[in-house]
Amino acid sequence: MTDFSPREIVSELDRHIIGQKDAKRAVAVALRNRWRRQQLDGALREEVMPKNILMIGPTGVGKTEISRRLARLAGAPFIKIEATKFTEVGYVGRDVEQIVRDLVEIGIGLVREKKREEVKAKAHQGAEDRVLDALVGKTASPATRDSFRKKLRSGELDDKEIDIEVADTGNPMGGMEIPGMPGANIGVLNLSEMFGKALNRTKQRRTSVRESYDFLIGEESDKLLDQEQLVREAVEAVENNGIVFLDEIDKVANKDGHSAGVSREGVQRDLLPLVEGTTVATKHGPVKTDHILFIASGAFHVSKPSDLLPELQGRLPIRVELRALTKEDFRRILTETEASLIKQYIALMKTENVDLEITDDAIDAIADTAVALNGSIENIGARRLQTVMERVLDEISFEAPDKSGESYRVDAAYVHKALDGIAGDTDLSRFIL
Ligand SMILES: Nc1ncnc2c1ncn2[C@@H]1O[C@H](COP(=O)(O)OP(=O)(O)OP(=O)(O)O)[C@@H](O)[C@H]1O
Repeated sequence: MTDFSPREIVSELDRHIIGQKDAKRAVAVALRNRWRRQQLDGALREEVMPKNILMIGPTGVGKTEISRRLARLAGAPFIKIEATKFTEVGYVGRDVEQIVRDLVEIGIGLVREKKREEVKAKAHQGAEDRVLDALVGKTASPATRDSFRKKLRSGELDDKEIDIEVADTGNPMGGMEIPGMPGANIGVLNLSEMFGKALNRTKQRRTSVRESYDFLIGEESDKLLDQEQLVREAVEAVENNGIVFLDEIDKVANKDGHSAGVSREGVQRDLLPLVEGTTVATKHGPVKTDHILFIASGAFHVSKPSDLLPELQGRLPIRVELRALTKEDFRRILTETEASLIKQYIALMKTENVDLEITDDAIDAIADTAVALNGSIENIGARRLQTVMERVLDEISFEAPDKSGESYRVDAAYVHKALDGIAGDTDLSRFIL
């Protein structure tokens, strides 16, 4: 949970996302409201429901990115799911609850990561002892152990192969479905974890000293963590801070549309209890969805928000529009965002000891091409920049290892040379760009 003010949240989001001010403001307020709710006491706190958000805008303009960054900022469990997934053949109503079960697993992962960090030093010590056991045996004299410990720490033994006993979490019974409960083998009971831990099964694993540390530190920290406490905290994090991003909500909006599977309205009816607040049974116990923040999103080209079930409309009271991106936005996305594609490519080439310079007019040309392609083929928003950049830098990426110590300058002429043959040919660009 972060205590950033809405203004601070927006400015954090500004580091990664260009424009889309309204959407940033809306999510910033939603996040701040959660903090406000936490400051309230018992009874009133339970009454304050999140104001869920409906993001309306074409594909690839930052809807998911804003939500994901917000979740990261808040350290909140986050899941993205396509509403249309539930119209597919083979899905039954209850399956929407799987969203919450998955979110709990994500929450557990987050909390575990955080707690592992807290016990890292101790876990490292435990891992080192186990590597030493594997190297010199448990019965070696303290002097021998010490001398190996020194070598180990200096990195001399990094490439040595050792056999390590690790917990075996493979499922001894294979993937067994429970009849009448689709998905129950993974969703409700995790047999492999149950058996692996309960029977303390272990297996030998051969690995290098260097690689062994990763999973040994993981295992050692898990030993130091109180699993029950961890799960409790994760469930709490999901209930109070969880964010569910429901994409393509517009595609389940019109009423008469029956696909081969579940009807669209059926999906809305299934989703409704989750959004309104219900209790979902998970293998970690019941989880209340009342305070989970739902961000629904869609282009609404064909249907309109008013085509959604009235109850669902009521549960998505905050509407924000995200606008299509312009050439200037593309330029800024390429240059101003914190981990922009340009910065990424330059850094990647640096690992090959190759200096990459991308001039301003090259960036202009890339942005121009991206806009043109979005207009002529299909508008995929900022995602177009990825395919275009990849194409422009294709040759350099391939050659870089042979050009250590050299430098490349990508200017507008270079961009045109790389793209013009393809971008001018609509059929060809459909496949390549
Ligand atoms: N305004 C923006 N600023 C910076 N990057 C952006 C922006 N819009 C999109 N991007 C980048 O484009 C990619 C796709 O964006 P995103 O996943 O947010 O699309 P979306 O709007 O959620 O579309 P969809 O509904 O299809 O999922 C991401 O890699 C994201 O970083």
